[in-house]
Amino acid sequence: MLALPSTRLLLLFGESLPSSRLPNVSRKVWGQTSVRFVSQVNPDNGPLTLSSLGFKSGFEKTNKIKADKIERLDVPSEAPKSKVRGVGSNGIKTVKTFRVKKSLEIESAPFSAKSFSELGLPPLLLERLDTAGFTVPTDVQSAAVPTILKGHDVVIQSYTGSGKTLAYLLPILSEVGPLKKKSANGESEFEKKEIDAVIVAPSRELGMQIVREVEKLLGPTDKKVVQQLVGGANRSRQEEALKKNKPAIVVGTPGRIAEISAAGKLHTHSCRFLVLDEVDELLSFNFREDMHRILEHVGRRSGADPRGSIAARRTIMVSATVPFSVIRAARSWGSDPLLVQAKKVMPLEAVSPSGPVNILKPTSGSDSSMRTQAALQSLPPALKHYHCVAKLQHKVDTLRRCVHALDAKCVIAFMNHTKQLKDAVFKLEARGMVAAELHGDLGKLARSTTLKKFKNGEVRVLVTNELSARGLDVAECDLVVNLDLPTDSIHYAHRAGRTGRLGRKGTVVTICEEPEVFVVKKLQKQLGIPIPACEFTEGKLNVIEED
Ligand SMILES: Nc1ncnc2c1ncn2[C@@H]1O[C@H](COP(=O)(O)OP(=O)(O)OP(=O)(O)O)[C@@H](O)[C@H]1O
Repeated sequence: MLALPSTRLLLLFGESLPSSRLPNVSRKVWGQTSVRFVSQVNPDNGPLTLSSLGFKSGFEKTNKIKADKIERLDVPSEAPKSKVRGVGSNGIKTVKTFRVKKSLEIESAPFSAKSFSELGLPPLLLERLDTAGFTVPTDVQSAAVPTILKGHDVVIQSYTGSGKTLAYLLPILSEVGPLKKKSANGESEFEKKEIDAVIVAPSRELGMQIVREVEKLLGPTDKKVVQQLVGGANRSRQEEALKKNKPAIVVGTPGRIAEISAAGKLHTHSCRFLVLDEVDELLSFNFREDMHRILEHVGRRSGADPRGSIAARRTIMVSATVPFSVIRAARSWGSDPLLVQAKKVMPLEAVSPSGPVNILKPTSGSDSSMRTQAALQSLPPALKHYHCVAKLQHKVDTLRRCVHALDAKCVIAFMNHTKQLKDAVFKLEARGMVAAELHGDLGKLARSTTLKKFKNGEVRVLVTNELSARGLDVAECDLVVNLDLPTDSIHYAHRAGRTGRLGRKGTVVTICEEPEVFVVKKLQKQLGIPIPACEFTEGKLNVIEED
């Protein structure tokens, strides 16, 4: 944990306060800056445990059965294929041997497929991918699509901007809606009936972005197969649309999905896919109550008592940052859940708390190569990171010089407080730089207008707060600036990931005061990346050599 501006709030809103006393916490996702921030202070100690969600851990019970089923899996290169180090609940290191019995055929996953046709997708979906301009799958898509199509529960972890959304959408669209595979008798007719897939995202903007990605593939005639259920929008209109259009896929924020479900207007008992996008955020305290309802009411959990003929749902959890708390949760929610990364699929049981996905692990671990690997897995490899020391009153001017020095065209600047954020926009505009603010205090229309202007290049600098840090996909963004420090390495990774998307170049500059430099050093250590000091002189970025 680095800077702890929200620690006091954390104590005030701690576990002892019933979440019913925080009515807006999960309902107004976008508008609850301070409260959302609180839970993010310590996500790894994750307030959301299995028991807090009312589930017993099925892991120990089923461990033997699972181990029996696992055959040849692509375990990380650090570990031999048959032996994987794990840490038992008593903290003692153990060596597990996975028995070879039933093939999961994971080794046949085309990890770097050259085209989508190698992934076992239906012809109509392949056509739509082509029309939408998607020709070559990314590594994480190559690994995830066949794995999910084989029926596995998965945790997808791969760096920001690597295409995780399509990695889970494609297998869903292969089995749900009008683009799905033909059945054994050759029929592919899509009959509107039940909701087959529920996709949950922590913010309205991210939810809408996912809806647009689905719509792109469905095409204009089948647009209504997907329905948004995000907070802030008119609820009764959403309920009417559910009744009228009978969508097969719904995408929404936890509060709104839980609300409509509790009102009996969302029937998800036979749902086949549950996706938790930005799962580490969704498992935070703010969303606890709503996530509890969703996890209980969407489909039938693998391993739960069978409800008649309803098949178990596939649970898909996704994030660039997967702390061990997520691995723990996923192990008991899923049946034989697998961790899917670019070029790697492994059983979750093989992941230890000090394993490569645990970006939150403090720097006490001795294995620096492991840390480096963790950072590389959540941060796009092409990103360049710098920090620049400036006095508080000169920060905005330093930002302006930074933008000019790098000739950045599309910049996202992160700040922690709305008032200072507005001041920064004012100062930038006064200096002739087109800037706009984006935060939860703005109305829905103002937010979407600003975002549109930023995406189409009318706004050069978008000054925003933590709520834009996750998921926001603006391909052209070439510079991210931290005008205020992020709370921890997870927040740094998600903020940084707004640039350098899908292999593009990107720069991240953290502007801090002298006494804050130690925080940057700590981030550098935790993430295993160099964040050298720099200054902006004569219209150039100059790296300062350190002893
Ligand atoms: N195979 C592909 N070919 C071309 N573009 C792609 C492909 N897959 C995804 N994209 C595009 O890449 C961009 C980033 O994808 P996406 O938002 O899914 O990344 P992500 O890994 O979920 O990022 P984050 O962790 O920040 O949410 C999107 O604009 C998406 O449309």
